Amino acid sequence: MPPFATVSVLVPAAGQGTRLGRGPKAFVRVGGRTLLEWVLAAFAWADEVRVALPPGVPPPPAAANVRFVPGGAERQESVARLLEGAGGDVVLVHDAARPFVVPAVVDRLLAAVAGSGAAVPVVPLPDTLIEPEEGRYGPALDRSRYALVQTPQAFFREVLAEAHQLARAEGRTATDEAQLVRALGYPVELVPGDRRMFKVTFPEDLALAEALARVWEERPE
Ligand SMILES: Nc1ccn([C@@H]2O[C@H](COP(=O)(O)OP(=O)(O)OP(=O)(O)O)[C@@H](O)[C@H]2O)c(=O)n1
Ligand SMILES: C[C@](O)(CO)[C@H](O)COP(=O)(O)O
Repeated sequence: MPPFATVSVLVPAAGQGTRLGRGPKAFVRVGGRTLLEWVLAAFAWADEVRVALPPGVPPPPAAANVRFVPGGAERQESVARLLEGAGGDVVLVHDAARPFVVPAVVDRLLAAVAGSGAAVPVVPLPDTLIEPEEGRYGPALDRSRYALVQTPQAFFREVLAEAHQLARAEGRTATDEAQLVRALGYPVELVPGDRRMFKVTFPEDLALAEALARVWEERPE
């Protein structure tokens, strides 16, 4: 990892995983580990890892660089709480719902954020993209104009803190941090992501995660 900065990792892990229907998502197990354990192992190198848990859930055992805070009702609020008291020149915000962190993507993000102050990974859309019309096939969009956004997302900590403060003051919400930083007028650089960093969202994603977990220890690249 680059010597230029201290790096904190903020992990929103307070979601209820309602679409999986198995209790708080961070504690769902794949490959013998919880999703949160996969993420903590991936960021063992970080100066500090801060995790937002569902309120009332006891913190699990974790390494000395890990701190737990009570999460909020929405993801954005969980990240805001993680930012309070966070250190680090650079912060990476990473969903607990994405257990597989590809080191080469983290390297790309840290290289990019050093120059730009904000960088996120994206992957192309593999399928035809349409706007359905009342359950029927609607107009197809030019998928080459779109990208899917992943985490980790990397920011200078002070930029992200300002973006969160402004969003709160203006009552704005967003589904990720990059939107809040962009709203400051700050350019957010894109780097190539990796489809293995998918978000475990639907029940069938668990089978994919189990399959990937079987090879991940031997070949994380
Ligand atoms: N109040 C919340 C809601 C979500 N998250 C986190 O934000 C990430 C993305 O959320 P998502 O994948 O939607 O998780 P859930 O909200 O748990 O899932 P669902 O939407 O199916 O309930 C997850 O790591 C989740 O733990 C959070 O920290 N605090
Ligand atoms: C942050 C995120 O994972 C980027 O794709 C996504 O926006 C989280 O969305 P969710 O609705 O909270 O799952």
